[in-house]
Amino acid sequence: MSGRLASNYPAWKKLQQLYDSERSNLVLKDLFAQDPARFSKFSKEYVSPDDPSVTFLLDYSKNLITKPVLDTLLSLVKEAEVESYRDKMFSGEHINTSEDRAVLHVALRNFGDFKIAEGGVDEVDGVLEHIKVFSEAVRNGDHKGYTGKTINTIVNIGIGGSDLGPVMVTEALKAYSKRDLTAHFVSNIDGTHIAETLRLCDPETTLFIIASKTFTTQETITNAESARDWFLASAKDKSHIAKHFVALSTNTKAVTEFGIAKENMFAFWDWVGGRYSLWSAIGLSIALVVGYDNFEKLLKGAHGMDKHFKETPIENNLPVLLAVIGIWYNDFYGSQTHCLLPYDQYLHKFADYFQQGDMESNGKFVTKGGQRVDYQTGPIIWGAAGTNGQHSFYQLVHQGTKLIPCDFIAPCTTHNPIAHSKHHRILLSNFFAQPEALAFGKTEEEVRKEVGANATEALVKSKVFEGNRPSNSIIFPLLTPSTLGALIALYEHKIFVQGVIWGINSFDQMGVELGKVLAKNILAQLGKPDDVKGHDSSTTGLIHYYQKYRKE
Ligand SMILES: O=P(O)(O)OC[C@H]1O[C@H](O)[C@H](O)[C@@H](O)[C@@H]1O
Repeated sequence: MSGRLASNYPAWKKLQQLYDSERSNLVLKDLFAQDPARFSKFSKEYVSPDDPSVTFLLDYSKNLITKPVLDTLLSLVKEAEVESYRDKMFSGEHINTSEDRAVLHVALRNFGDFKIAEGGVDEVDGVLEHIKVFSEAVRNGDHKGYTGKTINTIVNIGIGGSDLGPVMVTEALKAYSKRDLTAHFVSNIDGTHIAETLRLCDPETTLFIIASKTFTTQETITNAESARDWFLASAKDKSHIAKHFVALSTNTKAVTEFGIAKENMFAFWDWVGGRYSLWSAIGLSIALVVGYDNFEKLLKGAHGMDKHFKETPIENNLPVLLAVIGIWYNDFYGSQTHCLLPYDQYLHKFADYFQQGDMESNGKFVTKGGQRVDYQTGPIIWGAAGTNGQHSFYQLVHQGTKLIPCDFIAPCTTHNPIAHSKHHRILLSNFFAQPEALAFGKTEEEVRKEVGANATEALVKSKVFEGNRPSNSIIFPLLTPSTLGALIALYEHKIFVQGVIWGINSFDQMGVELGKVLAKNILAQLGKPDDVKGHDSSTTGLIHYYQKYRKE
């Protein structure tokens, strides 16, 4: 976020030299054989500074690194002044320069530790109290619907960060959820999404949570209006809206204009980025589903990671280590993607969540100073919950032509120890086996022994695993709210460190604007073919085809 070109740092040039000269020696099989202590040197246990029960092990030994490589990557961190930019973030400096905003998701989970002088920070506790009181009233049945019935369904209407965070966390913490409260999440403007959801709802017992930082997002406002129409078709009287609609937003004016009373609005501030907002009022659906105490544990777990990130020297700093290892592949090995592979069904939305978290933050081609970068910035993030991916895309990860760094993530203990944890042991055997297979592969010689002398050469070659495919492994005792908080914050800060090194602004999202503007223009032209003006022939042709075949 320095705004300088990363490629001008001396360490960057040294990394290029190291890559050119050492690449052929960076062979995991050899590196492990040469150094029996490799695992202990390249793994670290995280223990929350606030709570020793919040812990995980990060094993980064199966990466194509040596100490000189890692030391040089850490020099890059120093040269890019990551520590100074980190401190600027924590103190509330306006590091989101294009929007002149502070970046303070850490203030949402601070519990008084960091002193931050920015307007709104002193209101965080009040909003948390509002979340607590309201979520408890809904959960214990005190908050009733307009006919006096208890609320048993919530529908969060939001998109992007106002959807993905609550979806990911409520899924991840399902083991802690109130089972008689059903949560739905509507995001897509496609009417199918709200229509299919409303089919599952009863207006007398449903609470709508309209989650939008700006309260101007077309998808969310359109879905919210349709939900309000659907509700009023039964409730008739607009005064009933107060019991069934709440808003999570920074925009009081638009919220009240929509018809939601000020006291039913949960506020937050412009220094909360959309993709960093689950810790704010946007987390109301999380508090409703898992209870306020668990929501607070999530925040505290993240706060522990914030302290670790802020106070730990870079060589032991886990977000920094993940960040620089990622840069090694992204910028020197030419990896285009990074794969997140949680071996925990509860984390099945983790990769979706960090698609926005990472790609909207670091998918930028100009530095903060406006220069075009001459290197790669943010990777494409993708992934799926194990073991499903093994039966679909792992083929390419193991034997394809691309280098795909992977993060494997798993809990030691499951919340669902069915069949005496047989499922979990099988799951974890795969969690251990896949990184091993990726790293060490299977040689031609080993294949020959297996297939016998009669096998064709082609068959032998097709069964070879080259290996040397890197991964991190993260393993923790149990997926608890606080451990989840720490894990999310780990990746958030990784993204921050990478953004600073690349010199980009990780906290704006100008790249989502152009399409919105064009869609608005096109929406006004959809009526008849003669209205379709000012486009290229392809866009015009597509719209004309639609106009020919559409039915109202
Ligand atoms: O919360 P809202 O203001 O409705 O914004 C929802 C989403 O809108 C845009 O697409 C932004 O790029 C996202 O970062 C944001 O999360």
